Amino acid sequence: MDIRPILQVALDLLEIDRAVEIAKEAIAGGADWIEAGTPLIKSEGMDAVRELRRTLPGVRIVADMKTVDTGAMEVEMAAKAGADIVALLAISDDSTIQDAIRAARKYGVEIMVDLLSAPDPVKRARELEELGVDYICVHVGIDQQMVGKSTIDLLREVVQVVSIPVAAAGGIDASSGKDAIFYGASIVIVGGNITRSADVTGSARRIREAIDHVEGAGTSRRSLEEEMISIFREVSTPNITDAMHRKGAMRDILPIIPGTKIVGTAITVQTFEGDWAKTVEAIDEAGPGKVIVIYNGSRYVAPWGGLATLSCMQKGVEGVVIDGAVRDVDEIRRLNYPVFASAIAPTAGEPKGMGEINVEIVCGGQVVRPGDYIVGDDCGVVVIPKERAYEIARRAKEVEKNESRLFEEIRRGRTLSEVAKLKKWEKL
Ligand SMILES: O=C([C@H](O)CO)[C@H](O)[C@H](O)COP(=O)(O)O
Repeated sequence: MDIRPILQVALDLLEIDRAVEIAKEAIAGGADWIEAGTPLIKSEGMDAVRELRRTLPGVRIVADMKTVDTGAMEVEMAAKAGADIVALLAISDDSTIQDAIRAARKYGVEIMVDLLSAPDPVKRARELEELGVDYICVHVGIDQQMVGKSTIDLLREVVQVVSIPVAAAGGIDASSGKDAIFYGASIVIVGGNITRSADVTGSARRIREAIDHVEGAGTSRRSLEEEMISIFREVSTPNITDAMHRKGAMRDILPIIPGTKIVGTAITVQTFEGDWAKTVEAIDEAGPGKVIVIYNGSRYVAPWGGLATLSCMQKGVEGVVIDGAVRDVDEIRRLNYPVFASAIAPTAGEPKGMGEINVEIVCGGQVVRPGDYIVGDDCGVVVIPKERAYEIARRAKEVEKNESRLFEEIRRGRTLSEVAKLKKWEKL
C-alpha cells in the first residue's frame, strides 16, 4: 500500500464518453484510481470498464459492482473487462464474499467491500477482514448524505478494528477528505465534488492537496443547520424546485428589487384586504433569520410599504413575501430591502386587527407553515417544508453542481441537446 493517500474518483455518470473525458481531467488534477461507478455500469454495462481500461492504460480501475449475490461471476466479469479492484456490498452473505475472493485470486484482482447500509458496520468490518477482503469501504450513500449522515463518524470506529486499508466515501470534499485521512483512511473516494464540477482538474487538485497535507484536520465541522443555510444562499430557486421534483414555487410573486435574495424561516401572517395591522405586528415577532410571509389577497390595497420595511430592517428581519400588493416602492428601493410581492399599488388600508400570526396560510398558491424555509431570488419564491429542508438543500446543491458541469460542456462547443443526450434519454 502506498504511503501517500489514494484519491479514487468515482464516475457516477451515465455515459462512457463523458466518463472518460472527466476521468482524464481528474487524473490531470492528481487522481490515482478511477472507479466505474454503479450508475455508469448499470447504464453501459461492462463496456464501461472495458473502455476505461482501454483509454487509461496504467491507471488502476475499480469496478463498483455493488454485488450482493453470485460474487464469483461478477468478479470474473469485471476482471475480464479490465478492472483491478471489484467492489461488493458488505450486506452480502459470507458465501458470496468468500466465492468472490476465490475468483479474485484466480483472476489477479482485489476485493473492496462497501459497508453501505450494513446493520452493524463495525462488527461486519471485522468479519470481512477475517474473510480475507483487501479493502473496506466506509460509505454513506448519496441518498443518506442528503438526510445528513456522515462518513467520518463511522470511519473513526472502523479504523480502530481492522488493519487492512480503509476507504472513505460519501460526499467527500477537500475538508472531509482531509479529515478522512487524518482519522485513518488510506483511500478517499470522491464522486460529485469532482465529477460534477465545471473545473474537474482544479477540483481534483484541491482535494489532492488537502489529503496530502492533513495537519489542522478534524477541527471545523459545521452544524447541519449552518450547512443548510449556507447551501440555500448558494443555490437558486430553480435548483430548489428541480430538487423538489418541480414543486414548491409560489405563483406570481417576484422581487420588488431584482438582485435581492432571501433565505429564512417563515413567520406567517393571514390578513385581509384593506387591513395592515397583523402584517405590522408580525415585525415585532420576527428577527434575524426570519422571513415574514403574508397572505393578503388584494392586488389593489397594499398591507405593506416603506415604514414597515424600515421597521423590518431595524429588527434584522431577512425579508418579506406578500401575496398581495406593496406600496412605497421608491422608498423600498432606497432601503435596498428584499420585498417580494404579487402586485404594486399606491393605496394603503387601515389597521383593523383582523387575521392571525403564525398559522398555516396559503401564499402564492403554496401552503406555508410557521418555520417552513423560504428562499427567494430573481426567479421567484419557493417554500421548503421544514422536515425536509436539509435534504432539499443538499439535493439542490447536487442539481447546481450538475448544471455547472453542463454549462462547461456547452461552453466547450456542444449544443444543449448533445450535452443532455436528449435522444438517448427521451422517455419511451
Ligand atoms: O458509490 C457511490 C454511490 O452509491 C452511487 O453509486 C458513489 O460513488 C460514492 O458515494 C461517491 O460519490 P459521492 O458521494 O458523490 O462523492
